[in-house]
Amino acid sequence: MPDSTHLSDAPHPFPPHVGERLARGLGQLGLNAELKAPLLAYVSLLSRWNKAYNLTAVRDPRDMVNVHLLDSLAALPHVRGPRILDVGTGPGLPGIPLALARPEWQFVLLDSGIKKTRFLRQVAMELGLENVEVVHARVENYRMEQGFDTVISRAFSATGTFTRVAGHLCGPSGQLLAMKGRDADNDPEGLPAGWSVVATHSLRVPGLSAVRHLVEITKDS
Ligand SMILES: C[S@@+](CC[C@H](N)C(=O)[O-])C[C@H]1O[C@@H](n2cnc3c(N)ncnc32)[C@H](O)[C@@H]1O
Repeated sequence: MPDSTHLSDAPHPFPPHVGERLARGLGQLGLNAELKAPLLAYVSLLSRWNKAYNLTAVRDPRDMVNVHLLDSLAALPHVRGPRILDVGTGPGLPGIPLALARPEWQFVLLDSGIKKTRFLRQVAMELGLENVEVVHARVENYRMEQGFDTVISRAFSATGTFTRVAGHLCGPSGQLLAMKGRDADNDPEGLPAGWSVVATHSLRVPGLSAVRHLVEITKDS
C-alpha cells in the first residue's frame, strides 16, 4: 500500500500542458476553472496509487484528463441531486469529479473491491470531500432507507443488469443513469418489468473523438 503520509506533500507529477488541457476542457463543458486544482490533485493520487493497486488501465495522467475526468463531468447536466449513488465507482469515476463539481450535493461511492474503497477513503480525506461517503459492498446487498435522486454507473454492466441490481436504491422520482461508450446498450428487452429507458443522451467529451452515451432509465409510473 502506498505510504499515505507522503501523498499530500507530493507535487503533481505532470508538465503544465496537462493542466492546460484540463482547463480547456472545463471551459468547453461550461465548468468553473477553479475545479482544475482539486481534479489534478485527484489524478495525482490516482496515478501514484495505481502503481501499487492497479486501479485503472489508463496509466498516463494526460490520458486520465480526457478519458476519466472530462468524460465523468460530461454527464453532469443530466445528474439530478441532491443525493447521488455511484455504483461500481472503481477509483471514483464518475463520483469524485462530480462531487468536486457539486459540493452542495451528497455522494455515496460504492464498490465491492476493497482496494478501490481504501483508495477512495484516502482521496476523500486528502481532498477534504465532506460530501462523499465511501461504501464497501456489493450493490445488490446494499440498502438505504431513503432512495437516491440519481443512481449512476460508468462501465459497470449491461443496462438490464444495472437496473436489476441497483433499481431498489432509486427514490420514488429517482433516475438511473448508465454511462456507456460508443455502444449505447439501451435495449429495452433487457430491462426488468416496470422499468423503461426514457432517453439516450449523446455526450461530447472534450479531447475525445468518439461519442459517449448516457442511458436514462426510470420506474414506470
Ligand atoms: C469496469 S470497473 C468501472 C469502474 C469505474 N466506474 C470507471 O468508470 O472506471 C467496474 C467496477 O464495478 C465494481 N463492481 C463489480 N460488481 C459489483 C457489485 N456487484 N457491487 C459493487 N461493485 C461492483 C468492480 O469492483 C469495479 O471496480
